[in-house]
Amino acid sequence: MSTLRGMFITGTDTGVGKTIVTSALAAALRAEGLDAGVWKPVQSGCLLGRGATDAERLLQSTGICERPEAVAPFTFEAPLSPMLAARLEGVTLSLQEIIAAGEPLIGRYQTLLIEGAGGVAVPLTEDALVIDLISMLQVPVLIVARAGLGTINHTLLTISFLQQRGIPIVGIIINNSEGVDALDDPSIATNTELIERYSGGLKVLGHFPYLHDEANPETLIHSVRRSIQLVPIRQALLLQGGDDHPLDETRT
Ligand SMILES: Nc1ncnc2c1ncn2[C@@H]1O[C@H](COP(=O)(O)OP(=O)(O)OP(=O)(O)O)[C@@H](O)[C@H]1O
Ligand SMILES: C[C@H](N)[C@H](N)CCCCCC(=O)O
Ligand SMILES: [Mg+2]
Repeated sequence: MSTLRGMFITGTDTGVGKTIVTSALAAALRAEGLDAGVWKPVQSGCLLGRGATDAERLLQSTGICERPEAVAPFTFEAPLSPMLAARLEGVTLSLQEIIAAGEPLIGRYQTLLIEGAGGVAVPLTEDALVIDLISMLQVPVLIVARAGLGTINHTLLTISFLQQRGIPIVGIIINNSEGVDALDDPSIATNTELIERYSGGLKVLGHFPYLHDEANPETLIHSVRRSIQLVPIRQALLLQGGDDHPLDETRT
């Protein structure tokens, strides 16, 4: 039985750039010698085999040598929450089987970057949200947020929900997924300061830039080095886990 060390990358919404940020962090950490793997427990809205699923994007841009089916054991076609997309294919997911399917990855890497689906309150199974999976995995969370107007509200609500459940938050990364600047959207100049102030001490660990070539590992690594504080992320990835990890009790 292996011990899970890792971090859950959630977003304030679907489409905020969790996959590009997860890819970039994994590529940068691996370039520093950390044996970091990637795991997308459930993906929806895509078909394997065309290079466009999150698992395929994570592998292409990090150079990690895995099959996409190993990185994302559950893929459903409908662009809906994982619970509904699975139901449309006659599948009823459970948290236990989602975690069991990730066991080989947990055993193969020193630490895992785990990408969620949408945000924390997205239905994952008939009776569980993404936040319930995070809770069961007992890993800290990194929040990816949009850069522009509306991000303060979405980010503070995400933080509040995680804190209600006692889930540790490593920090926030603001991703410029739409390539906007302060001239297009004046909120960009003050969003970081306001998120930090009203979240009571949490830190924005960086502003990930808009990229024209998100699949190029060198571009991703360079962007992380220029724009993200990696030290707290690396510390959080390495400082957890142990023989008494609560997940061990759920695994036989
Ligand atoms: N920094 C960026 N530079 C360029 N394009 C970006 C950036 N961030 C996000 N995008 C683009 O925005 C779209 C949504 O991003 P992405 O798929 O990474 O979101 P997500 O949060 O992973 O969504 P999901 O909930 O489906 O996993 C993608 O087409 C992606 O290429
Ligand atoms: C299909 C999409 N890309 C994600 N995989 C799933 C997003 C579900 C969002 C549900 C919601 O918040 O309303
Ligand atoms: Mg994604």
